[in-house]
Amino acid sequence: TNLVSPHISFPSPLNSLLFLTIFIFPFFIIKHFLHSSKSTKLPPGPPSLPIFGNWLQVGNDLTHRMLATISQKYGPVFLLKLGSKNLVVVSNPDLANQVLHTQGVEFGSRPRNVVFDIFTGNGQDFVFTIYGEHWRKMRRITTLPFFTNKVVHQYSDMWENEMDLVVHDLLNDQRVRGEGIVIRKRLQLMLYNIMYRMMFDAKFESQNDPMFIQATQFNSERSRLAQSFEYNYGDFIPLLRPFLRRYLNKCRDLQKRRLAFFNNYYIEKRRKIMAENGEKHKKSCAIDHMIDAQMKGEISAENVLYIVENINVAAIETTLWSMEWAIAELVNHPRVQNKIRDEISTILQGKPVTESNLHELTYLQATINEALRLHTPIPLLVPHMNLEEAKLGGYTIPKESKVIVNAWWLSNNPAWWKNPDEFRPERFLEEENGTEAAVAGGKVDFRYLPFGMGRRSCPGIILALPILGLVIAKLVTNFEMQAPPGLKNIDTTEKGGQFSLHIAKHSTVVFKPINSKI
Ligand code: HEM
Repeated sequence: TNLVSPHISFPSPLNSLLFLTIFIFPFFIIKHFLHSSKSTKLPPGPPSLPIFGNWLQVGNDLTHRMLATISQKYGPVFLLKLGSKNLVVVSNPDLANQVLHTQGVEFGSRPRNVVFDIFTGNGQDFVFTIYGEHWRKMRRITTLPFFTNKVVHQYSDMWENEMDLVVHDLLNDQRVRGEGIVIRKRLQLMLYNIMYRMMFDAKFESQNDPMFIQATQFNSERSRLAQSFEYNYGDFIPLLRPFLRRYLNKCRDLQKRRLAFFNNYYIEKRRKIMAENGEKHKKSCAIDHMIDAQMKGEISAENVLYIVENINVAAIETTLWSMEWAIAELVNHPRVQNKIRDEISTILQGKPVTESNLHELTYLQATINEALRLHTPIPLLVPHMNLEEAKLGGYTIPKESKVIVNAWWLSNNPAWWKNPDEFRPERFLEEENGTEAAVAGGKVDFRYLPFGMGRRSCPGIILALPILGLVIAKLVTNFEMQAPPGLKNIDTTEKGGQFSLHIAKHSTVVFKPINSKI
């Protein structure tokens, strides 16, 4: 007999729904479990649903802390499915070495998404482009005018000059000794001036300079739109992408106005100056070198523009977050402030701190290292990606996976660090020998990677470390930094986006002058 009566006929949508539930859905589930049981190949990870993957479980909370918690369950390399995308997270020094160094070429690309495609002109930039000829060119072209010791020596007087202006402003502002000020704002102006003088030989007059207001607004809006968790649904589930149209239009509109701002007010100005001086033009700032490379046909006008775009994104806020963290910890640890002062007076015997004697100040350096360890400003580095299927820790990594190194967890895991929650610069001078691996003849501690490591590591480290050292030295030698009246400590609660880790409430700090000599 016929089991299905020919007389019963379902309306057609219901029919398809039934068909889906009875045949297709179980197929997905069986396929899924078969997939998971092959976990000898794919890295382990929480079981995932069709279409959504693990997204409903992990939500948008893909922070360094959440990923550290997952790694405690699934191990040093695990896989999350975020809709249609694979996210591979690496959480031990040995595998970090694999991704960043040993297999640095295989994992040397960057994933982008619908939003980053807009902000990078589909990878015409330097930071988010795939590993290849274009990236090599961008890295080579930017090295000479930005990332050499010569550049550091050439500009360190200018950096100091901008820092002395900060000290000067703090000394002349009565509020600073009483209720205190939100120090971020003044340091932001200082860092914009440092970077814009290096790039364009241009600077902003004050925090009220309309050009400064415009530049900071453009950059912070770009960071907000790029770092937001709001667009993840359309990124993870391509079917939902049409709903992102408004968001993406907003990104496009901002990027258009922002690039025009850099181009019209800064790059074009340099082009004009260079054209006026003809063949004999002198290269007085980094962008002059870029324009020169363009005139020789080595790079395009877009390349020049995207280098400016990238420096605005990569150089300023990162260094500013690091300063805010270091200052907050120094306020909360007056003992460390005193020790830096003692070191400076013992070692330098009254000579001023300059870029050329920073290397003698080992405790100051340890303090900067400790701030970057505890509050890793880019806690998951900039994501890496493998263009082709690859092997890692005995597992297969599907091609075009987003590969993240949890640098924050590497430097805050109690398995490798004594009391990692404690802010204690001494650890870098006393007990820490680390789990060092030999790299290019030297030793690298793969537990400590605030600037990454290897091919895609931060080229800006050569500028950021002396800038941080000098600014902290100047503040500590001129002021006792304290919490505002009535407070014992500064609130160091953290706030993170998809990329960054910064202090949730910008600190108000009291600066009590100590017989200033500048
Ligand atoms: C304290 C300040 C800074 C921190 C913590 C920092 C951190 C980082 C990190 C973690 C990466 C990615 C590494 C990786 O993917 O493995 C990176 C990349 C990069 N950083 Fe920095 N950075 C800082 C300052 C700067 C400065 C001052 C500049 C430029 C003047 C800069 C320019 C870049 C560039 C161009 C890249 C991309 C390199 C590439 O993809 O090849 N950074 N940075």
